[in-house]
Amino acid sequence: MKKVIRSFGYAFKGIGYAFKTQLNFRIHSVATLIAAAMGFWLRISTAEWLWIILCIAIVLLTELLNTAIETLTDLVSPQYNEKAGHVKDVSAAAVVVSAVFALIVGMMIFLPKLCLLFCHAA
Ligand SMILES: Nc1ncnc2c1ncn2[C@@H]1O[C@H](COP(=O)(O)OP(=O)(O)OP(=O)(O)O)[C@@H](O)[C@H]1O
Repeated sequence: MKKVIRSFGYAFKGIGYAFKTQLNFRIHSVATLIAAAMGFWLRISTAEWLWIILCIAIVLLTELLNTAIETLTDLVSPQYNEKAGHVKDVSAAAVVVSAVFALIVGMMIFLPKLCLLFCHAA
């Protein structure tokens, strides 16, 4: 049991490291809070919550993996190396793909509800 608790500690240390060192991770954390707040505010359905939670998980996961890959690349190739550059570029591309996916899903869920709300108010 102690080992499991220690593993969680390491995982939280990793999240802390990503949060401290990566501006993008902080931006995506704020976006997560905004999406969750909008979900409660606009009373989205259970199915919609599942999509939003999936998006949050995918974006934060890719951001964490990107941080790990970047850190490892800096460790094994501190000098300029074309392949190291490709590794970082591909890893960054994975984050962009997940963020675009999340943006599209977020727009499909929130935009019609926001439109309905503000069209009614106007
Ligand atoms: N060792 C290297 N060799 C070749 N190209 C590199 C190397 N390190 C970085 N690059 C290039 O510079 C780009 C930016 O690298 P950098 O490590 O600054 O990534 P970043 O996404 O800006 O990281 P951070 O979020 O930590 O600022 C990479 O995507 C890659 O194209």
